[in-house]
Amino acid sequence: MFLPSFRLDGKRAVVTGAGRGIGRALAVGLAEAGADVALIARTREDLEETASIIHELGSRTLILQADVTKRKEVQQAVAQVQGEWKNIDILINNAGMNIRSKALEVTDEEWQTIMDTNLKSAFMFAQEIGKIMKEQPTGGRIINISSVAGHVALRTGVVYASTKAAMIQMTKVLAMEWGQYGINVNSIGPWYFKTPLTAKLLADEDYVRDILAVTPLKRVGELPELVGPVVFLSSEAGSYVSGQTLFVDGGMTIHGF
Ligand SMILES: NC(=O)C1=CN([C@@H]2O[C@H](COP(=O)(O)OP(=O)(O)OC[C@H]3O[C@@H](n4cnc5c(N)ncnc54)[C@H](O)[C@@H]3O)[C@@H](O)[C@H]2O)C=CC1
Ligand SMILES: C[C@H](O)[C@@H]1OC(=O)[C@H](O)[C@@H]1O
Repeated sequence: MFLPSFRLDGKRAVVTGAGRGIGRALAVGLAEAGADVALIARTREDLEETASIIHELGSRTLILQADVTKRKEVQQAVAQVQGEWKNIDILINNAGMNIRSKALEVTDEEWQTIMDTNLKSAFMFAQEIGKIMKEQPTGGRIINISSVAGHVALRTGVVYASTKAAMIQMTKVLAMEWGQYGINVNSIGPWYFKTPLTAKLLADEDYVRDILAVTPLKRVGELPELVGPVVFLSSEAGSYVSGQTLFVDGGMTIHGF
């Protein structure tokens, strides 16, 4: 038999930023594939909405209200998941934000907020959950949500781009260090998908025209198109993929002239 399983039945996943946008789509998609999902964000109401969608699918959830930039809150959230579920099989480092300042206008506070939310949080969750996966005979899967901005130069902010490029490199080093424990570490690099983070920009016709001009598939992505690659990397089907970044970008990162 050559077709491996894409199912996640019996798996326990943690998704950061699961209250809306890509995080909610990924959490629901993992549940549709059979996983139970621990949902992390700061706004309980958003998490409860994601959880109610997942409960209709028959999967279990844990709701963990936490600020992912704070080590103590990361540790408390992970301890709660481990206490309830023992195993953690999948970590999706999705939480992120952007302040689209031009380089000369970036303030120290903006730098710190973007770095802490996008990069430090991913590393802290990788550390806290990597410790658990290391002791599991089944290891685990870590998927970092980077961006095309970590690979090509965008006009949407140098600090954000730096965090996304760093995530790609962090993915490689963690994959190398933790492969011996059966932990696969990969990244996903999305181009534009309509979410609260990008809704304003994607409402601007001129901006969308600029996006499509460098996108071979001539459209922005639909959220299920991001869920598929993440379920692949989380499942048996992705068992020999590690240290990689899969750009889900309509071909944008290869657009030349
Ligand atoms: N939407 C897009 O077109 C693209 C998004 N991405 C990345 O995908 C990820 C998700 O983006 P979207 O869903 O579009 O954003 P979003 O703004 O819709 O959702 C971000 C999520 O992160 C959570 N979050 C932010 N700061 C947090 C904190 N300190 N503690 C806990 N939770 C926090 C928010 O509550 C929210 O649930 C981000 O890492 C973003 O950089 C990458 C490329 C394109
Ligand atoms: C594609 C980028 O990750 C995304 O686009 C935006 O406008 C956001 O600020 C991010 O840069």
